Amino acid sequence: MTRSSLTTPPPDAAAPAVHPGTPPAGTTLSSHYSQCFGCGADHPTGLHLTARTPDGATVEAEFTVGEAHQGAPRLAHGGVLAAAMDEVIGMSVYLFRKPYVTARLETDYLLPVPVGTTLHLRAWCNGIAGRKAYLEAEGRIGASDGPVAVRAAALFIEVNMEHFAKHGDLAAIAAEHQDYEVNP
Ligand SMILES: CCCCCCCC/C=C\CCCCCCCC(=O)SCCNC(=O)CCNC(=O)[C@H](O)C(C)(C)COP(=O)(O)OP(=O)(O)OC[C@H]1O[C@@H](n2cnc3c(N)ncnc32)[C@H](O)[C@@H]1OP(=O)(O)O
Repeated sequence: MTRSSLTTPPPDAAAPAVHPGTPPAGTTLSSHYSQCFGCGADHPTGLHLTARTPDGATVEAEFTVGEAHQGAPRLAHGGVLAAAMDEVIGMSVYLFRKPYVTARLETDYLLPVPVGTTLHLRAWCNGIAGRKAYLEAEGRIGASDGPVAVRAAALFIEVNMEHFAKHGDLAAIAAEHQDYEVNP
């Protein structure tokens, strides 16, 4: 992965602390919002990612590129692929059961991804330093050991619930996300 210093953990970054609420290995992760472009089942043209954690520390998901996701004819749009990376990384940082948002997302596009391709996504955390989480993801074509088409590195920043209340609609998310502690 080609990455900048902004998405590289500093030497004193800590390994992510295991949270008692982290889902156990093998858990399928529920969507955090039904209208989410990344994981919402009700989004008409979204990515419809369904994810699981194989080990309580990383997240895996599949994304099949559809007609609505094209850039060049019959090829996935790069921004859509970046959205898939953002989503799976967001799901992986939520394993720590704290609210984070994307501050920076860097993406390497290694192979074109035709419509109909299933990308096998995987995301994990490389370290935590204060409010900053340093994360990484990859998307492989056709199988979990297939050729890597996309890689991403990200900096996510921990926020508080006021972030969603002030700028968005906290109640709408909380209404669907019963396991989320709105007043931790
Ligand atoms: C009921 C609610 C439930 C919620 C959770 C539900 C569960 C979720 C489950 C699963 C989710 C999966 C799906 C997720 C989807 C993917 C996530 C997205 O796409 S999120 C949307 C896009 N992102 C934004 O909209 C952020 C917009 N930006 C901001 O709001 C602010 O800029 C924010 C919060 C990122 C930082 O603002 P500041 O005021 O809090 O903090 P400052 O001081 O500016 O930054 C803190 C540190 O970070 C560095 N920093 C900030 N932005 C940076 C950047 N772009 N690059 C490098 N460093 C940056 C700064 O330099 C500073 O560093 P120094 O402490 O001084 O060392």
